[in-house]
Amino acid sequence: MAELRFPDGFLWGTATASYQVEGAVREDGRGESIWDRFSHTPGKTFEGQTGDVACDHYHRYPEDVEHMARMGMNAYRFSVAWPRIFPEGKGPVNQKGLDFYRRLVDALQGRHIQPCLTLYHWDLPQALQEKGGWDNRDTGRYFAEYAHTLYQALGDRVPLWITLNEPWVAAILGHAFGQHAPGFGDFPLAMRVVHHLLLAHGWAVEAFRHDGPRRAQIGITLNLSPVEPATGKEADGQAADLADRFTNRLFLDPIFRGAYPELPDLMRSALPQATPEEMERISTPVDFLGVNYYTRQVVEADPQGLYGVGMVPARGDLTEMGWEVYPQGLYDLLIRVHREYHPQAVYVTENGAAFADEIQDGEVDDPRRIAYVREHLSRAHAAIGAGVPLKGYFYWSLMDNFEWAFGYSKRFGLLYVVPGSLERVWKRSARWYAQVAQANAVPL
Ligand SMILES: OC[C@@H]1[C@@H](O)[C@H](O)[C@@H](O)c2[nH]c(CCc3ccccc3)c[n+]21
Repeated sequence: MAELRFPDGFLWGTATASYQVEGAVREDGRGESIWDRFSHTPGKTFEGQTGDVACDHYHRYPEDVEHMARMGMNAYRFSVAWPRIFPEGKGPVNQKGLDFYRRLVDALQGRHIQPCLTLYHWDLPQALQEKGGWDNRDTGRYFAEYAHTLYQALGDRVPLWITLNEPWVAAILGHAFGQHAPGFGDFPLAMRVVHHLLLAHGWAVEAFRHDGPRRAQIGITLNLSPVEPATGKEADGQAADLADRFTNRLFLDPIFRGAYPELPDLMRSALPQATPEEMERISTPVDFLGVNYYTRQVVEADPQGLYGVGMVPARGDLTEMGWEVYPQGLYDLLIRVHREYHPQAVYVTENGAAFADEIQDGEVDDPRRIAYVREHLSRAHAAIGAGVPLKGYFYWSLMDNFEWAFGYSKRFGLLYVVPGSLERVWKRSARWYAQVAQANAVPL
């Protein structure tokens, strides 16, 4: 039977994030995060839904690890909730919070599943937000101390470390568009946050190099998407180039080239004046780049748009998020990043889709998700063939979970989570993905 074989040792995993799956928001000394505050603020999330209980992963993680093992996963990407380790963001360590992640890592190792630990997936301790949050440079220092604490506690058992998940989203959706916590609509603030998040990343990598675990590797995860002009018109091409600078290159360039990309004056002037040593720190070499890919962006010149850029509404095969299913974009993106930024290694740290999954007689038949993953894996395979050092793929997400402002209304999981009981039910895509992982090959 025709199949696409992946390199030996390729990582097959799924991804989750602390606030989206754990629940137990007041348990064992956990402090409040900005997402607790935001989700409990009326009008911010779908039907006022919150992560208070989520998937109750905090208590059900043994069962969830068992599901991963039965799927034949050899890796699992999760994030640590900073407020479990430091309820006030800094100060004395909350041992019970650390113990949860020690138990989780133990359970994963017991099933030969490699942990991939994200230090920050948006759940900043609320106590730090009250001191300015990411607008305050001190937050980056506390982040490095938090990172150092985890390196010491888990370093010899966690091979892959990610400093930040999608700093663009944390900065722009959280501080310019107000759709994410902490919910500000202040563009100059958002650009200061861009720089402070990058400094935090640099301090955490420096701490890792200085006395982190020897054999482990550290990187950062960026949300990246190819930007294409709506037409061949010059103005549309310029709009696409600007959108690419503001979304993809805003982080790729500082991290891999030590300098921000050229930006329009208004945007540029909102960025703090970065000193050479700050750009040196930000571009401290990483061992890998994590790529979160979901779809492409199509843009056009639009005088009414932000900086004259208009997003062309996606058409054709759309997911429940309204995102175009565009597998070719994964290939194009991986090739571009490889050729222009030369990361030592690349992981697809997120790729997945929400569809209108329905459970019938205990079964969830999700052919569109199987097609989505098969098509994206075939492009990932082609990218490897073209020389991209792609080492692994993490499907977003292991299970249906709290999809930020959309609450539980969007289901990305391979496991269907039954409302109320929170029972996990394998979707057909879970069985399909299990075959891929066990064969280390995609059936065509
Ligand atoms: O939306 C699905 C997932 C989230 O559940 C993850 O927490 C987050 O890392 C993540 N990033 C993206 C792509 C960038 C994006 C984020 C938020 C909203 C729109 C696009 C999609 N996703």
